[in-house]
Amino acid sequence: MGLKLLHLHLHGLIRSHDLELGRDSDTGGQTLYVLELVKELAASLEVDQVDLVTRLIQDRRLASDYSRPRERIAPSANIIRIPFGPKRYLRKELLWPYLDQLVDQLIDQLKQAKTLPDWIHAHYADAGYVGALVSSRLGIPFVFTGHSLGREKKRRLLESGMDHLQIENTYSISRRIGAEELALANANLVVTSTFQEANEQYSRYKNFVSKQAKTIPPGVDLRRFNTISKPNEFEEVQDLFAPFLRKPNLPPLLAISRAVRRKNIPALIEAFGRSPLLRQKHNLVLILGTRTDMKLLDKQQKDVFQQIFELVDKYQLYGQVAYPKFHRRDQIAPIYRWASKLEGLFVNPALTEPFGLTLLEAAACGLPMAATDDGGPKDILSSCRNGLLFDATDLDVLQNTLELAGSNKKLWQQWSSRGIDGIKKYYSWNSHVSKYLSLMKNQFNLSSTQSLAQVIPLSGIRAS
Ligand SMILES: O=c1ccn([C@@H]2O[C@H](COP(=O)(O)OP(=O)(O)O[C@H]3O[C@H](CO)[C@@H](O)[C@H](O)[C@H]3O)[C@@H](O)[C@H]2O)c(=O)[nH]1
Ligand SMILES: O=P(O)(O)OC[C@H]1O[C@](O)(CO)[C@@H](O)[C@@H]1O
Repeated sequence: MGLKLLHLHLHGLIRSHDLELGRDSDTGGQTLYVLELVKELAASLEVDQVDLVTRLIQDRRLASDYSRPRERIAPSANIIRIPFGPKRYLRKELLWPYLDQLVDQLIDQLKQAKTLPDWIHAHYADAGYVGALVSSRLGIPFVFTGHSLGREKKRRLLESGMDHLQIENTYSISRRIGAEELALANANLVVTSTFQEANEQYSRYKNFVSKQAKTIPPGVDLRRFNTISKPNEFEEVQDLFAPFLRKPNLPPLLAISRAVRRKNIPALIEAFGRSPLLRQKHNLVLILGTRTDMKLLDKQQKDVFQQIFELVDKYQLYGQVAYPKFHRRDQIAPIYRWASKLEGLFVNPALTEPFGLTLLEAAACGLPMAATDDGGPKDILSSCRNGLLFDATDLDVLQNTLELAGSNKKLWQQWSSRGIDGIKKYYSWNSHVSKYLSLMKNQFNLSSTQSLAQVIPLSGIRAS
């Protein structure tokens, strides 16, 4: 009998198709990571069933997909939506008071099921809280992936000048860190995306034990992200930026991210604006989610755009910077290929970047990178050797690195081809899943027939 798996991802907007990545602060890389992992697990012959539990949201501002209690992803994979808290869409920091409602419902549902899952895999602090309680209550092995850790985020935000109270009020950071500690206290296994996370970030948690952690980097969908341009896609991308760019064929400095403080986009604009060399040689292209009306953005997004518009004004970057309101998910790969064709760079100036799926996407499309010397960018650069790293908290370093990266065409070509080869070699979902499954079986001494629940004693440390 094959494995039965349960994944938990509770915040943001997730559905089986057309992810609205970048729409808001909570719908981005983790959403993509979880969906692609579940799809790849479902395709494995070792897996009979993989369900993804998330929050049921009834909100007229959103597509009806998110209010469906059950949505098929693949023949053996479903999204199960369970309501907790108010019906409407809430940003992740507001979910904490309602998570126990999900714990109770999930325990009831699992008790009624014919068989328990072989393990529960929780993604991020909120799911980690729920998964820890459910797994210890039912004696199910528990796997945790933080994706982004509260202690590291807090540390970086304090460094960037925010004070404790601001961080607490904006991000409910203490509840998040408490949930991460609980998850780590109960996890049989922690899956990290980089070694640095395990050695430098998780190690700051009281309940983390390094032998719990295994590093399996995520993959990228090479059917979507590659160097094969579709007919007219270059022109379509040019049309997207035409209203903004006076010289549309200059090599672009491209950034793609959620419009959140941690991504540090204003620093990139500042470095670009104060560099005559960068302004002469490049355009700045910012894909920061989709927006219809600024008033509908969450506070964090509004603050980021406010800073962006002030800097565009301060340096009079009119005609040199593009920040389209809207793009489709299927335009992201053509945008990377457009930037590569113009011999541009992908720039990730984040204060902290646990991994950075955009870096894999850019490299797969032949676009070299200049990225923050943190987390995933360090691991990706060491395997792909496709660009430069910089200290994202130092404007001079950021500016000088971009000037240097854009100055050598031969080096650019080397980086581009190394990135293409490196991604194929090190970052596929298929290799992620085969490592993930063999790791789980070894970790729990699981033979091909036994289920995990039979080999794991009822562990679980009660929620403190
Ligand atoms: O306007 C946008 C903005 C983003 N994206 C996509 O959203 C994803 C962003 O992923 P990532 O670059 O990894 O950043 P985060 O959204 O911050 O993801 C979090 O979760 C990821 C998975 O664990 C980690 O790689 C990150 O480090 C972590 O910050 C990528 O596929 C982007 O192409 C869009 O499609 N449109
Ligand atoms: O630590 P932060 O800044 O909340 O970033 C993590 C966020 O990024 C995402 O991975 C984007 O999908 C969210 O799931 C999560 O809210």
